[in-house]
Amino acid sequence: MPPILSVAGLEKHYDSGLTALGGVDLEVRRGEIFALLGPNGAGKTTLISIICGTVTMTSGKVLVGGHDVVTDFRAARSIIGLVPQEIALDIFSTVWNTVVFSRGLFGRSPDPAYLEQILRDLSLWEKRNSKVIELSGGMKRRVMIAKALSHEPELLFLDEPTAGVDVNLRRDMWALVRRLRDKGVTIVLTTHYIEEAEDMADRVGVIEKGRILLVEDMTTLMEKLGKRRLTLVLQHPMAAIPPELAGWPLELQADGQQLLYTFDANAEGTGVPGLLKRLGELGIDFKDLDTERSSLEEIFISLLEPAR
Ligand SMILES: Nc1ncnc2c1ncn2[C@@H]1O[C@H](COP(=O)(O)OP(=O)(O)OP(=O)(O)O)[C@@H](O)[C@H]1O
Repeated sequence: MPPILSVAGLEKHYDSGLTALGGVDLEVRRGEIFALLGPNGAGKTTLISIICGTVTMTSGKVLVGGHDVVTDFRAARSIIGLVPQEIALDIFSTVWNTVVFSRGLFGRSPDPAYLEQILRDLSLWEKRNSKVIELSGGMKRRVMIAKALSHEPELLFLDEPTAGVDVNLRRDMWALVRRLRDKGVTIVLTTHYIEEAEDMADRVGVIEKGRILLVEDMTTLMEKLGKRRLTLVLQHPMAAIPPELAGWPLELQADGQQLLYTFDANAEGTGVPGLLKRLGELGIDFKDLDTERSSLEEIFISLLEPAR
C-alpha cells in the first residue's frame, strides 16, 4: 500500500536566511501513529506547516494520499486534519457551530450524527451550545481537535497536543487517538513528553536542525539502542569500586550503597552471571537487585548528543 504521506528532498529556507529544513525525506504509513521528535527549533512545525499548506516550501515534493500539496492542494488538504500548537478559534462561535462550519469549509455534506460522536468522544457534547469564549483552556484545546476531525480526515497532525494540558485530558486525548487509529486514521504527532511517544507511537522519527536523523519502529529502536541496567543494593556501602572490578562498566551510586551495571539489552552474553560470580568471589554481598530498560528519552538524548 502506498504511504499516506511521502516527503522527498524537502527544503525550507526562510527569508531571514535560516535553513529550517535541509532536505527531508520521510514516509508515513497508512494507519500508524508516527511520533516526530526533536528539540525546540528542529523544524517540526515548519515540516507540518508545509505539508498542510500554510508555509511554502523552497524545494522538494510532498504527496498526501498521492496528491501533491502544491499542484493539487485542495485534494491533499481535504485528507488532512491539523491541530496546531496555537489555539485559533472564533471565540464568539458556539462549539457546535465551530465544527459544523469547519466541516462545511471542506465541502463535506452535513453529518450531525458524526459531529455529535466527535463531541461526545471529546467530552464536549454538554458544551455544544457554549461559546468558545466561555470555555476553559483545556476545553478550547478539545474544540481544536473536534474542529480538525470535523471533515473526517485520513491523516491527523497533532502538534504538541498535550502541552499545558492536565493529566485527565491528556489521558482522554490519547484514548481518542488510539480509537482514531483503530478506525484507520493515520496520526502524526509531535510531543515534548517523550514517554508519551514511547507509549503511543508505532514508529518514531527524530529531527534535528532540519534533518531527519532516524526513522524506526518503536520496538526496533528500543531494542537496537536500548540499554539495560542492573542495580545491586549492597550489604555494605563501598567507598570506591575495587580494582578487581576495574574491567567492568560499573558505577557507584547512592553514597556507595548501590552498584550500577549497564549492558546491551540484546547482547547474547550480558555479563550479568559473570559479574555476580565475581562479586561472590570478592565477598561483595548485596541485599537486593533490580533491572530496568533505558527509556526512549535516554535514547533520544544520546542520539542528539553527537549532533551537538
Ligand atoms: N516565519 C519564520 N521566519 C523565520 N524563521 C522561522 C519562521 N518560523 C520558524 N522559523 C525558524 O525555523 C526553525 C524551525 O522552527 P520550527 O518552529 O519548525 O521548529 P520546531 O521543531 O517546531 O520547534 P518547537 O519544538 O520549539 O515547536 C527555528 O530556528 C525557527 O526560529
